[in-house]
Amino acid sequence: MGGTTTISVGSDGVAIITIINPPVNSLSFDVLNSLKESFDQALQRDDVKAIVVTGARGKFSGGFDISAFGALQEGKAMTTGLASKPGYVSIDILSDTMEAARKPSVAAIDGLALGGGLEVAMACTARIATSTAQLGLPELQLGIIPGFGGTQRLPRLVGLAKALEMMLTSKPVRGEEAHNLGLVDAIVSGDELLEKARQRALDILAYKKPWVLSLYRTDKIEPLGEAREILNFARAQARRQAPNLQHPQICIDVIEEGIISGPRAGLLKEYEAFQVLLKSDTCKSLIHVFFAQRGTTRVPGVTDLGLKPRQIRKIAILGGGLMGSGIATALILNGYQVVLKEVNQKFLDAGLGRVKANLTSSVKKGKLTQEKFEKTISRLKGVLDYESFKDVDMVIEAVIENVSLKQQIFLDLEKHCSPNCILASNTSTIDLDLIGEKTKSHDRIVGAHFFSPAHVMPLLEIVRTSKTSPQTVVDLLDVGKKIRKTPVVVGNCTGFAVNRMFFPYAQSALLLVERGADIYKIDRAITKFGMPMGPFRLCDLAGFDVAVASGSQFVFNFPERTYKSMIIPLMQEDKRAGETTRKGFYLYNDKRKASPDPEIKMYIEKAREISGVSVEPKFGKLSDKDIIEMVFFPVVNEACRVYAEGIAVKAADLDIAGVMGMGFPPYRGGVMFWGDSVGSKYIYEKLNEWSKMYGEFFKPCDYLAQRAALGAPLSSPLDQAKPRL
Ligand SMILES: C[C@H](O)CC(=O)SCCNC(=O)CCNC(=O)[C@H](O)C(C)(C)COP(=O)(O)OP(=O)(O)OC[C@H]1O[C@@H](n2cnc3c(N)ncnc32)[C@H](O)[C@@H]1OP(=O)(O)O
Repeated sequence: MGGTTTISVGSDGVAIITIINPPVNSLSFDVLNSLKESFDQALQRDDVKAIVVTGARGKFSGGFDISAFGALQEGKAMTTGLASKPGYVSIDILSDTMEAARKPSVAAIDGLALGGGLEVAMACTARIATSTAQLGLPELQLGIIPGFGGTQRLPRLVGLAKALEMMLTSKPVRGEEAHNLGLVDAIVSGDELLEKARQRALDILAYKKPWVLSLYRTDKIEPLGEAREILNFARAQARRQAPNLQHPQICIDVIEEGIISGPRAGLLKEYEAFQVLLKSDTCKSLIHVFFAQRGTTRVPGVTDLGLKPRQIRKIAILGGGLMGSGIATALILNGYQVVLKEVNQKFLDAGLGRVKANLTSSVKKGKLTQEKFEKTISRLKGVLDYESFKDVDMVIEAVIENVSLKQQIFLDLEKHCSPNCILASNTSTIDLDLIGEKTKSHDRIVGAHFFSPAHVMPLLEIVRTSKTSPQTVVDLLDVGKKIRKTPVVVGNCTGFAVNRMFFPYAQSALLLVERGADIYKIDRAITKFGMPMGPFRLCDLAGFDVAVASGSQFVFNFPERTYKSMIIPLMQEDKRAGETTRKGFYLYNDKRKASPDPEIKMYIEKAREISGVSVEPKFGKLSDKDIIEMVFFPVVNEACRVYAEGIAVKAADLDIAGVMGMGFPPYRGGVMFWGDSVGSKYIYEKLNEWSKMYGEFFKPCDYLAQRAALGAPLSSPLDQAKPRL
């Protein structure tokens, strides 16, 4: 809670009401009540003729206070008296106090006007913004719908189609676009924002500018028949894109109610829907992800030591393959000078070509101007030797997953780089202590594990060994922030956090198939659950060589819980290696469209013979729920091990690693959060039962067993295990 508004009245008779609640001027109930009081005061005072609403420190408002959601979801009364009246904020404050006032009000918008922030601005008589302001209704991203009248006012200001797009995608628009759309009435510079807003308010009062209430505008709304077509189209699109989510459909219903029965009825329906959605599992999961994502940069023993990041200007990358070129793209796009090293001219040209192709694709999509393209590509230099490594601040090694090659490279780097240079490896599985074994630079060796394509995927797994210095981690966190990645700092082990969780995902799927389950049915069930693709389609995409290379690390390090299926090696013998060879678990046509391949049966049968496993009829009849449990409970089990070993400091970090690194559906909150929603006891019992029938692979770990015995959540803070960070 907390926060307030202030009111100051100028000699021109304009009252400036300022929202103050750092860091983003969120609308807590204290702020909302204070906003009403300030408005009431301005309306009563004879020396006030008109009102301007703005936010302190260049930010209008980031919306309703998300940290208050938890208490509201638990049904704890955050509101008393009048404030608990249905629709109190959207009807009593925004509509009947602000919008219906007999004195005009102008929203002066700089920085953010998101969610409830934009809803407050839309309840003003007019809006003036800077060109850099960001205006949007991102509520759907949190599993709710706009709750302060946004579903009713936005369509009336920008038209139905655009309003639907803004709400369903949760994407904000910049000031200029908002002006073109009619969402704001004028664009001015930050310096003159308040002055122009005051003037606008006085002009409205003097009838020099129109005095129009957003809620009752009709000029932008299509006639009913056309409106219904647009709404139905949006419904179908939302159903296709988010088949598991209810709230986009509810948002459309609420908008429709306003169009059919009038905006006041729309406001009431909005209020009722908001109350229900707020308590939904989807909302709880998405709010968890929102805060968990912001919490990943808080690493005890690292970010609480008062260390400042050192300046990193020039970064060298070893290896111009898919990963190296993607990392180079991300770095040069965000202002870093990059030296890309390859072993011969042919590979170097190919690597530089990949970076160029990445940028060209952004130009084609209109995300990058030609001018910015030239500037960006000029930051990249290709080399064949270590000559220019002497003044780089960081090296990121991104060569193939081969331990001895990496060991040699780190020895070379020690010779050619400055003693302060950070030595990072993009390995996805190999223990960093092994990679740096032959060097004396253990304090500056760190993992910088990007996900492919590195210039697109949002996660950066930062791997810290017991000897990596906190300064090195702080420096890498800063680079991560500058290239707009969400970092998750984890301890060192085979596979780190993401691949440790990924490993059982593919393994259990193979186990199910050997026992008689259908490959394509598994992929369908997993996709329905919300993963971007099933384990088999993913294996094809990554390529079998990658799957086998990283898989072998697990077989070697965790033999007791590895399910050794021969399906993939058998397919490799026939030169089937996934999508690149157009044949894997699926067949691929020219357009990379995947279709099931009946020949797969042959490999499965051979693999069964080798492992001595026989088909069990019940595996052919597994329901989607069975498949999801048999694939994801081992993932939860492994996440528990990772947490108990102290590889992750917080369970929430594993949730973010799963959501951003594996594509685990954010509306299920992440692997540990989802595990808790299912219940530790249930997961334990199931795994225990399967381990007796199908072997060690399913055996629940000690941590899971303990939590189940205590009936405690998996994600509660660790008490007994020592974090490794
Ligand atoms: C009834 C209404 O219709 C319902 C609503 O309004 S729901 C809220 C709608 N608003 C939103 O969804 C906006 C959510 N916030 C954001 O997208 C981003 O935080 C932002 C674009 C505002 C700022 O981004 P950025 O500058 O990168 O800073 P970011 O680290 O995300 O946030 C800064 C801090 O503000 C907090 N914060 C941001 N928005 C907040 C909000 N609406 N309520 C409470 N805290 C908020 C963050 O948790 C973070 O706190 P921390 O420093 O303690 O971790």
